[in-house]
Amino acid sequence: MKTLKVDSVQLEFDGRKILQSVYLNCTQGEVIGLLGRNGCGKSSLLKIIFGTLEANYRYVSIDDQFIHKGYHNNRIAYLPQHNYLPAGIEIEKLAKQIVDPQSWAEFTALPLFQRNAGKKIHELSGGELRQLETMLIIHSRADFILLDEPFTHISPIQAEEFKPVIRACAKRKGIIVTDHQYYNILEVSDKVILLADGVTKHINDNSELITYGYLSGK
Ligand SMILES: Nc1ncnc2c1ncn2[C@@H]1O[C@H](COP(=O)(O)OP(=O)(O)OP(=O)(O)O)[C@@H](O)[C@H]1O
Repeated sequence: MKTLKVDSVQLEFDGRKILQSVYLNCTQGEVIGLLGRNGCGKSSLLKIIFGTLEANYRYVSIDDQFIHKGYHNNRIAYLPQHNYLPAGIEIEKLAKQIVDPQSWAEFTALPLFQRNAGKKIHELSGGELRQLETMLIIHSRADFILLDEPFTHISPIQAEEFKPVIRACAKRKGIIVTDHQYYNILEVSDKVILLADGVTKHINDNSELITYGYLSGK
């Protein structure tokens, strides 16, 4: 089992400190839930791990080997917060490019794929597109998966169907997931990390989410 380590991340925008002491570990087989208020730096952190945002300082490694760009060699895959798939392409064609051949049977068995295989991306609803984007990333070749707001735009019933897929995927991959639907994050995650004031706080008891001012407690 490989371990992704993220240590000592520092990020500033225009002299404003966003991240200053960020530390987390994710081993294949684990789902790490990342929570935090709007603008605290969750998306920035995922981009830094993936390699598309330069930090002022960061140490990212897999099995203690320093990783400069997580996206090289399919080591890390990333679901961005906003839609990323090209509109005019047929879903089955796109899936063949992204999905790991070993996960093809599992992916094509998904009702979401079976209903839409012959359609083009722009023919999907916002929620269907979000689910497809997430499923493609989850079934990609990468050992580690970063998901930025996969539950946003997903109806409650579909979120329920979706959580077991994330859990099943975590049997062979490490997953870091963030979303404002914190109850889904609490349910799907093995460990929860709160990002507040630029620092990661490892949450052992959900009441700490109130103590640290993430939940109101009312
Ligand atoms: N390219 C940029 N230039 C300047 N400031 C930026 C840039 N990108 C993000 N920021 C700022 O950095 C902070 C962190 O942004 P980020 O998108 O990482 O937060 P977030 O926790 O993902 O927020 P949300 O939950 O609202 O999506 C915010 O205050 C944002 O305004």
